[in-house]
Amino acid sequence: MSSTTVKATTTLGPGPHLRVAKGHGTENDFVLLHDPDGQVDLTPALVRGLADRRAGLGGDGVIRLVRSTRLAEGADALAEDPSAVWFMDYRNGDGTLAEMCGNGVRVAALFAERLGLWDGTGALALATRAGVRRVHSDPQGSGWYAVDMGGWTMPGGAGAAARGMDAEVEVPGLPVVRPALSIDVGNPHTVLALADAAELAAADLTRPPVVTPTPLAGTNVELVVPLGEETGPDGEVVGRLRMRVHERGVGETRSCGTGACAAAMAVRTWAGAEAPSTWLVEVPGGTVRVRALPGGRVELAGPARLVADGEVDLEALVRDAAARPSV
Ligand SMILES: N[C@@H](CCC[C@H](N)C(=O)O)C(=O)O
Repeated sequence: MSSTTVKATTTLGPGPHLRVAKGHGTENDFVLLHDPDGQVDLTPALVRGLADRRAGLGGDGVIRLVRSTRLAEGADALAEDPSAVWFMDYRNGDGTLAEMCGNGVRVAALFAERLGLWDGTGALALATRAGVRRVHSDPQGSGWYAVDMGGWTMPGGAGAAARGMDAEVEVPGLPVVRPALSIDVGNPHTVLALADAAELAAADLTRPPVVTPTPLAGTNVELVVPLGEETGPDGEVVGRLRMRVHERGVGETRSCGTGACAAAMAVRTWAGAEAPSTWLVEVPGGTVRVRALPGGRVELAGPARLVADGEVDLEALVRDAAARPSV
Protein backbone atom coordinates (compact mmCIF):
# COMPACT_ATOMS: atom_id res chain seq x y z
CA MET A 1 0.00 0.00 0.00
CA SER A 2 1.42 3.42 -0.92
CA SER A 3 1.63 5.99 1.85
CA THR A 4 -0.77 8.92 1.61
CA THR A 5 -0.55 12.21 3.42
CA VAL A 6 -3.90 13.51 4.52
CA LYS A 7 -4.02 17.27 5.01
CA ALA A 8 -5.44 18.30 8.36
CA THR A 9 -8.75 19.93 7.57
CA THR A 10 -12.32 19.77 8.79
CA THR A 11 -15.60 19.58 6.95
CA LEU A 12 -17.66 19.79 10.10
CA GLY A 13 -20.02 22.58 11.09
CA PRO A 14 -19.28 25.17 13.78
CA GLY A 15 -21.43 23.48 16.48
CA PRO A 16 -20.26 21.16 19.28
CA HIS A 17 -18.02 18.29 18.28
CA LEU A 18 -17.35 15.01 20.07
CA ARG A 19 -13.96 13.31 19.79
CA VAL A 20 -14.45 9.58 19.10
CA ALA A 21 -12.58 6.52 17.88
CA LYS A 22 -13.81 3.46 16.03
CA GLY A 23 -12.66 -0.04 16.85
CA HIS A 24 -13.63 -3.68 16.68
CA GLY A 25 -12.90 -7.13 18.05
CA THR A 26 -13.48 -9.81 15.40
CA GLU A 27 -15.75 -7.28 13.64
CA ASN A 28 -17.98 -6.67 16.66
CA ASP A 29 -17.61 -2.90 16.22
CA PHE A 30 -17.81 0.03 18.58
CA VAL A 31 -17.70 3.81 18.72
CA LEU A 32 -15.40 4.74 21.60
CA LEU A 33 -15.23 7.93 23.64
CA HIS A 34 -12.79 9.04 26.28
CA ASP A 35 -14.83 11.01 28.78
CA PRO A 36 -12.64 11.00 31.93
CA ASP A 37 -14.88 13.26 34.01
CA GLY A 38 -18.24 11.99 32.77
CA GLN A 39 -19.13 15.24 31.05
CA VAL A 40 -20.80 13.70 28.00
CA ASP A 41 -24.56 13.29 28.40
CA LEU A 42 -24.65 9.85 26.78
CA THR A 43 -28.39 9.72 26.16
CA PRO A 44 -29.99 6.76 24.34
CA ALA A 45 -30.63 9.10 21.39
CA LEU A 46 -26.93 10.04 21.19
CA VAL A 47 -25.92 6.37 21.40
CA ARG A 48 -28.37 5.46 18.61
CA GLY A 49 -27.06 8.35 16.50
CA LEU A 50 -23.41 7.35 16.92
CA ALA A 51 -24.20 3.67 16.25
CA ASP A 52 -26.37 4.39 13.19
CA ARG A 53 -24.63 2.92 10.11
CA ARG A 54 -26.14 5.45 7.70
CA ALA A 55 -26.78 8.70 9.56
CA GLY A 56 -24.01 8.21 12.14
CA LEU A 57 -20.61 6.60 12.47
CA GLY A 58 -21.83 3.03 12.83
CA GLY A 59 -21.26 0.36 15.45
CA ASP A 60 -22.86 -2.52 17.29
CA GLY A 61 -22.36 -0.55 20.46
CA VAL A 62 -20.84 2.52 22.09
CA ILE A 63 -18.09 2.36 24.73
CA ARG A 64 -17.28 5.25 27.01
CA LEU A 65 -14.10 5.15 29.08
CA VAL A 66 -14.88 7.20 32.17
CA ARG A 67 -13.36 7.41 35.66
CA SER A 68 -15.09 4.90 37.95
CA THR A 69 -15.51 7.69 40.51
CA ARG A 70 -17.69 9.59 38.03
CA LEU A 71 -20.39 6.90 37.70
CA ALA A 72 -22.74 5.65 40.42
CA GLU A 73 -22.04 2.06 39.27
CA GLY A 74 -18.30 2.65 39.69
CA ALA A 75 -18.50 2.47 43.50
CA ASP A 76 -19.13 -1.30 43.52
CA ALA A 77 -16.24 -1.88 41.15
CA LEU A 78 -13.87 0.22 43.23
CA ALA A 79 -14.93 -1.67 46.36
CA GLU A 80 -14.14 -4.92 44.51
CA ASP A 81 -10.77 -3.66 43.21
CA PRO A 82 -9.51 -0.14 43.99
CA SER A 83 -7.19 -0.32 40.97
CA ALA A 84 -10.19 -0.39 38.60
CA VAL A 85 -10.04 3.37 38.11
CA TRP A 86 -11.44 3.24 34.54
CA PHE A 87 -15.01 2.14 33.85
CA MET A 88 -16.10 0.63 30.54
CA ASP A 89 -19.55 2.18 30.16
CA TYR A 90 -21.03 -0.08 27.45
CA ARG A 91 -24.25 0.69 25.54
CA ASN A 92 -25.98 -1.44 22.91
CA GLY A 93 -26.63 0.20 19.54
CA ASP A 94 -30.32 0.71 20.42
CA GLY A 95 -29.29 2.88 23.38
CA THR A 96 -29.86 0.31 26.13
CA LEU A 97 -27.31 -0.47 28.84
CA ALA A 98 -25.60 -3.85 28.95
CA GLU A 99 -23.68 -5.28 31.87
CA MET A 100 -20.71 -6.52 29.91
CA CYS A 101 -19.16 -6.83 26.48
CA GLY A 102 -16.36 -9.34 26.00
CA ASN A 103 -15.08 -8.05 22.66
CA GLY A 104 -15.61 -4.50 23.89
CA VAL A 105 -13.47 -4.94 26.99
CA ARG A 106 -10.47 -5.94 24.83
CA VAL A 107 -11.01 -2.96 22.53
CA ALA A 108 -11.42 -0.68 25.57
CA ALA A 109 -8.07 -1.97 26.87
CA LEU A 110 -6.38 -1.13 23.56
CA PHE A 111 -8.08 2.31 23.65
CA ALA A 112 -6.75 2.85 27.20
CA GLU A 113 -3.27 1.83 26.02
CA ARG A 114 -3.37 4.27 23.08
CA LEU A 115 -4.59 7.05 25.39
CA GLY A 116 -1.62 6.40 27.69
CA LEU A 117 -3.84 5.20 30.55
CA TRP A 118 -2.21 1.75 30.59
CA ASP A 119 1.32 0.81 29.56
CA GLY A 120 0.20 -2.54 28.09
CA THR A 121 2.13 -4.61 30.64
CA GLY A 122 0.68 -6.57 33.51
CA ALA A 123 -3.09 -6.57 33.87
CA LEU A 124 -5.46 -3.67 33.34
CA ALA A 125 -8.43 -3.80 35.73
CA LEU A 126 -11.47 -2.38 33.95
CA ALA A 127 -14.69 -1.73 35.84
CA THR A 128 -17.93 -2.88 34.18
CA ARG A 129 -21.53 -3.21 35.34
CA ALA A 130 -20.84 -6.96 35.76
CA GLY A 131 -17.80 -6.36 37.99
CA VAL A 132 -14.10 -5.82 37.42
CA ARG A 133 -12.52 -7.52 34.40
CA ARG A 134 -8.75 -7.96 34.16
CA VAL A 135 -7.23 -7.71 30.68
CA HIS A 136 -3.70 -8.56 29.64
CA SER A 137 -1.79 -8.88 26.41
CA ASP A 138 -2.05 -12.47 25.10
CA PRO A 139 0.99 -14.49 23.98
CA GLN A 140 -0.93 -15.42 20.80
CA GLY A 141 0.40 -12.03 19.66
CA SER A 142 -0.69 -9.74 16.81
CA GLY A 143 -2.83 -7.51 18.99
CA TRP A 144 -4.51 -10.24 21.00
CA TYR A 145 -5.72 -9.63 24.52
CA ALA A 146 -7.01 -12.11 27.10
CA VAL A 147 -9.67 -11.23 29.65
CA ASP A 148 -10.60 -12.98 32.87
CA MET A 149 -14.36 -12.83 32.37
CA GLY A 150 -15.15 -13.89 35.93
CA GLY A 151 -17.65 -16.56 36.90
CA TRP A 152 -20.21 -18.07 34.55
CA THR A 153 -23.43 -19.64 35.79
CA MET A 154 -26.44 -21.58 34.59
CA PRO A 155 -29.47 -19.66 35.91
CA GLY A 156 -31.54 -22.84 35.48
CA GLY A 157 -29.42 -24.51 38.17
CA ALA A 158 -28.42 -28.15 38.56
CA GLY A 159 -31.58 -29.41 36.82
CA ALA A 160 -30.79 -27.42 33.70
CA ALA A 161 -27.17 -28.59 33.81
CA ALA A 162 -28.27 -32.24 34.07
CA ARG A 163 -30.81 -31.95 31.24
CA GLY A 164 -28.61 -29.62 29.17
CA MET A 165 -31.58 -27.34 28.61
CA ASP A 166 -33.97 -25.00 30.40
CA ALA A 167 -35.54 -23.11 27.49
CA GLU A 168 -36.82 -23.49 23.95
CA VAL A 169 -36.01 -21.30 20.98
CA GLU A 170 -37.85 -20.79 17.72
CA VAL A 171 -35.43 -19.47 15.11
CA PRO A 172 -36.87 -17.81 11.98
CA GLY A 173 -35.86 -19.85 8.92
CA LEU A 174 -35.53 -23.13 10.83
CA PRO A 175 -38.37 -25.65 10.94
CA VAL A 176 -38.60 -26.85 14.55
CA VAL A 177 -38.41 -25.35 18.03
CA ARG A 178 -35.06 -26.28 19.66
CA PRO A 179 -34.04 -26.97 23.26
CA ALA A 180 -31.62 -24.39 24.65
CA LEU A 181 -29.50 -23.68 27.71
CA SER A 182 -29.37 -20.33 29.58
CA ILE A 183 -25.88 -19.19 30.54
CA ASP A 184 -24.97 -16.02 32.42
CA VAL A 185 -21.54 -14.49 31.81
CA GLY A 186 -22.36 -11.22 33.57
CA ASN A 187 -24.98 -10.71 30.85
CA PRO A 188 -27.68 -13.17 29.74
CA HIS A 189 -27.32 -15.72 26.95
CA THR A 190 -29.38 -18.58 25.53
CA VAL A 191 -27.43 -21.19 23.58
CA LEU A 192 -28.85 -23.80 21.18
CA ALA A 193 -27.11 -26.42 19.08
CA LEU A 194 -27.86 -26.89 15.37
CA ALA A 195 -27.16 -29.99 13.30
CA ASP A 196 -24.64 -28.60 10.82
CA ALA A 197 -23.25 -25.60 8.95
CA ALA A 198 -26.13 -25.69 6.44
CA GLU A 199 -28.65 -25.26 9.22
CA LEU A 200 -26.54 -22.49 10.74
CA ALA A 201 -26.51 -20.69 7.39
CA ALA A 202 -30.28 -21.12 6.96
CA ALA A 203 -31.17 -19.31 10.20
CA ASP A 204 -32.73 -15.90 9.57
CA LEU A 205 -31.31 -13.59 12.22
CA THR A 206 -32.77 -10.42 10.71
CA ARG A 207 -35.52 -11.12 13.27
CA PRO A 208 -34.98 -12.07 16.91
CA PRO A 209 -35.31 -15.75 17.81
CA VAL A 210 -38.28 -16.38 20.12
CA VAL A 211 -37.14 -17.71 23.51
CA THR A 212 -39.57 -19.51 25.86
CA PRO A 213 -39.93 -18.83 28.75
CA THR A 214 -39.45 -15.17 27.87
CA PRO A 215 -36.36 -13.88 29.70
CA LEU A 216 -37.45 -10.84 31.71
CA ALA A 217 -34.33 -8.82 30.93
CA GLY A 218 -34.05 -10.13 27.37
CA THR A 219 -31.23 -12.37 26.17
CA ASN A 220 -28.51 -12.75 23.58
CA VAL A 221 -29.06 -15.91 21.52
CA GLU A 222 -26.19 -18.07 20.23
CA LEU A 223 -26.66 -20.70 17.52
CA VAL A 224 -23.79 -23.18 17.62
CA VAL A 225 -22.46 -26.11 15.65
CA PRO A 226 -19.83 -28.18 17.49
CA LEU A 227 -16.99 -29.07 15.09
CA GLY A 228 -15.10 -31.63 17.17
CA GLU A 229 -11.70 -31.64 18.82
CA GLU A 230 -8.12 -31.16 17.60
CA THR A 231 -4.66 -31.22 19.12
CA GLY A 232 -3.00 -27.82 19.41
CA PRO A 233 0.73 -27.14 18.77
CA ASP A 234 1.46 -27.59 22.49
CA GLY A 235 -0.31 -30.97 22.59
CA GLU A 236 -3.47 -29.67 24.31
CA VAL A 237 -6.76 -31.08 23.02
CA VAL A 238 -8.89 -28.14 21.98
CA GLY A 239 -12.57 -28.05 21.01
CA ARG A 240 -13.84 -26.05 18.05
CA LEU A 241 -17.28 -24.70 17.33
CA ARG A 242 -18.95 -22.33 14.90
CA MET A 243 -21.42 -19.71 16.10
CA ARG A 244 -23.85 -17.08 14.93
CA VAL A 245 -25.40 -14.66 17.38
CA HIS A 246 -28.43 -12.42 17.71
CA GLU A 247 -27.56 -9.77 20.29
CA ARG A 248 -30.02 -8.18 22.67
CA GLY A 249 -30.29 -4.49 21.79
CA VAL A 250 -28.45 -4.86 18.49
CA GLY A 251 -29.51 -7.70 16.14
CA GLU A 252 -27.18 -10.11 14.38
CA THR A 253 -23.54 -9.15 14.94
CA ARG A 254 -20.38 -10.64 13.43
CA SER A 255 -19.06 -11.64 16.84
CA CYS A 256 -19.94 -11.58 20.53
CA GLY A 257 -17.28 -12.26 23.16
CA THR A 258 -19.58 -13.01 26.06
CA GLY A 259 -21.64 -15.07 23.58
CA ALA A 260 -18.55 -17.09 22.61
CA CYS A 261 -17.92 -17.80 26.32
CA ALA A 262 -21.55 -18.84 26.83
CA ALA A 263 -21.48 -21.02 23.70
CA ALA A 264 -18.24 -22.78 24.70
CA MET A 265 -19.47 -23.40 28.26
CA ALA A 266 -22.79 -24.77 26.95
CA VAL A 267 -21.09 -27.12 24.47
CA ARG A 268 -18.68 -28.21 27.21
CA THR A 269 -21.64 -28.93 29.51
CA TRP A 270 -23.34 -30.99 26.78
CA ALA A 271 -20.08 -32.87 26.04
CA GLY A 272 -19.60 -34.07 29.64
CA ALA A 273 -16.70 -34.46 32.05
CA GLU A 274 -14.05 -35.36 29.46
CA ALA A 275 -14.65 -32.25 27.32
CA PRO A 276 -11.70 -29.94 26.57
CA SER A 277 -11.15 -26.82 28.67
CA THR A 278 -10.13 -24.70 25.69
CA TRP A 279 -12.38 -23.89 22.73
CA LEU A 280 -11.82 -22.04 19.49
CA VAL A 281 -15.02 -20.27 18.55
CA GLU A 282 -15.42 -19.38 14.87
CA VAL A 283 -17.71 -16.40 14.28
CA PRO A 284 -18.43 -14.57 11.00
CA GLY A 285 -15.83 -11.91 11.97
CA GLY A 286 -12.96 -14.24 12.96
CA THR A 287 -12.00 -16.63 15.74
CA VAL A 288 -11.72 -16.16 19.50
CA ARG A 289 -10.39 -18.50 22.18
CA VAL A 290 -12.36 -19.42 25.28
CA ARG A 291 -10.84 -21.27 28.22
CA ALA A 292 -12.57 -22.67 31.31
CA LEU A 293 -10.54 -21.54 34.34
CA PRO A 294 -10.50 -23.16 37.79
CA GLY A 295 -13.25 -22.01 40.16
CA GLY A 296 -15.96 -21.71 37.53
CA ARG A 297 -14.35 -18.75 35.79
CA VAL A 298 -13.83 -18.30 32.09
CA GLU A 299 -11.18 -16.53 29.98
CA LEU A 300 -11.77 -14.93 26.58
CA ALA A 301 -8.93 -14.09 24.19
CA GLY A 302 -9.00 -12.47 20.79
CA PRO A 303 -7.84 -9.51 18.74
CA ALA A 304 -8.63 -5.83 19.32
CA ARG A 305 -8.27 -3.14 16.65
CA LEU A 306 -8.65 0.62 16.50
CA VAL A 307 -9.25 1.78 12.92
CA ALA A 308 -10.23 5.45 13.08
CA ASP A 309 -10.09 8.52 15.24
CA GLY A 310 -11.86 11.83 14.66
CA GLU A 311 -14.68 14.19 15.52
CA VAL A 312 -18.44 13.91 15.25
CA ASP A 313 -20.62 16.95 14.58
CA LEU A 314 -23.25 16.55 17.29
CA GLU A 315 -25.69 18.97 15.68
CA ALA A 316 -25.61 17.13 12.36
CA LEU A 317 -25.90 13.80 14.15
CA VAL A 318 -29.10 14.64 16.00
CA ARG A 319 -30.63 17.22 13.59
CA ASP A 320 -32.73 14.78 11.55
CA ALA A 321 -33.22 12.08 14.18
CA ALA A 322 -36.26 13.68 15.81
CA ALA A 323 -38.01 14.19 12.47
CA ARG A 324 -37.42 10.63 11.25
CA PRO A 325 -40.63 8.58 11.13
CA SER A 326 -40.29 5.32 13.06
CA VAL A 327 -41.11 2.69 10.43
N1 LIG B 1 -21.07 -8.00 21.85
C1 LIG B 1 -20.91 -8.10 23.23
C2 LIG B 1 -22.11 -8.19 24.08
C3 LIG B 1 -22.81 -6.86 24.10
C4 LIG B 1 -23.94 -6.81 25.05
C5 LIG B 1 -25.11 -7.61 24.61
N2 LIG B 1 -25.71 -7.11 23.40
C6 LIG B 1 -26.14 -7.56 25.76
O1 LIG B 1 -27.12 -6.81 25.70
O2 LIG B 1 -25.94 -8.30 26.72
C7 LIG B 1 -19.79 -9.04 23.60
O3 LIG B 1 -18.80 -9.08 22.86
O4 LIG B 1 -19.84 -9.66 24.65
